[in-house]
Amino acid sequence: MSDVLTRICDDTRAEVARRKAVRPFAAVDADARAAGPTRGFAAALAATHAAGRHALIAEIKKASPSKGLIRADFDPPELARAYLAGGATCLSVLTDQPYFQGRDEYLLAARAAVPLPVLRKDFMVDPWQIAESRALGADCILIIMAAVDDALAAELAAAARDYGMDALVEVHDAAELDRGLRVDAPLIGVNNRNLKTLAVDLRTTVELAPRVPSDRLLVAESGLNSPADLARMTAVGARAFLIGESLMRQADVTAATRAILGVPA
Ligand SMILES: O=P(O)(O)OC[C@@H](O)[C@@H](O)c1c[nH]c2ccccc12
Repeated sequence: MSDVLTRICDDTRAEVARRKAVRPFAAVDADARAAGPTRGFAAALAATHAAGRHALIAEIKKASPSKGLIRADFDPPELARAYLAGGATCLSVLTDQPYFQGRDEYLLAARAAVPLPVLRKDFMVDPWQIAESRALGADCILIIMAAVDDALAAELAAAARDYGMDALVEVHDAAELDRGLRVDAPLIGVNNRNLKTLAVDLRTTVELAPRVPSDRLLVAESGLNSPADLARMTAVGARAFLIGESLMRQADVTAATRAILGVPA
């Protein structure tokens, strides 16, 4: 039986093939180039960190393969505004439909509601998707090293740069980190969740953080539930945090965001 990540990527390749058939690269590339300016995703995180505040990438996520439905009352523009009011620096929006109940429209609507830079959180397996992401307005894309080989990772990162987007290079172990550091991208994310087994362990970031050079901005991802978790990640060198579920489960998202960031209400 194949692991979760392999299944998601196989399904994504099939979905991309369907989309390409109706929208060839030249068309999506033209839309990407006609999209407005990017908002500077990595620069915003670096500026928040430099100002001495926790740099949060707040995630808009309705469901996940490990948890099923996370939030029934799901209004992306309202959530985007709640995250902004709570002190988030950037947004992450899931657009994968089969596994995360995401939609491309959620990214469009969330980004239109706030001035924050937005990560398109999806499974990038083809440079065509990078053009599509920019056409949707994305300011940053995700490159999951466990899902791509070195050549594809480099190609995805180059495409992102070409459109003025940043790339978040996601790793889960030392071998992926070594490969990820050879990709020309400003952000390295250590995912505390193993995408093959879905198990979460914050020691993943603790162990890998010392190997991330200071010219990359380290993002601690997944399983962060409390100010103490952020302190633990900061102590080992994380300069930004990607948080979804623990905020999505709260009725008052602004208050929950302020609370985890330690911002007074
Ligand atoms: O909801 P959490 O545990 O706070 O995690 C957010 C984010 O890190 C997680 O959604 C994520 C990290 N990398 C991914 C890759 C694909 C899908 C999802 C993810």
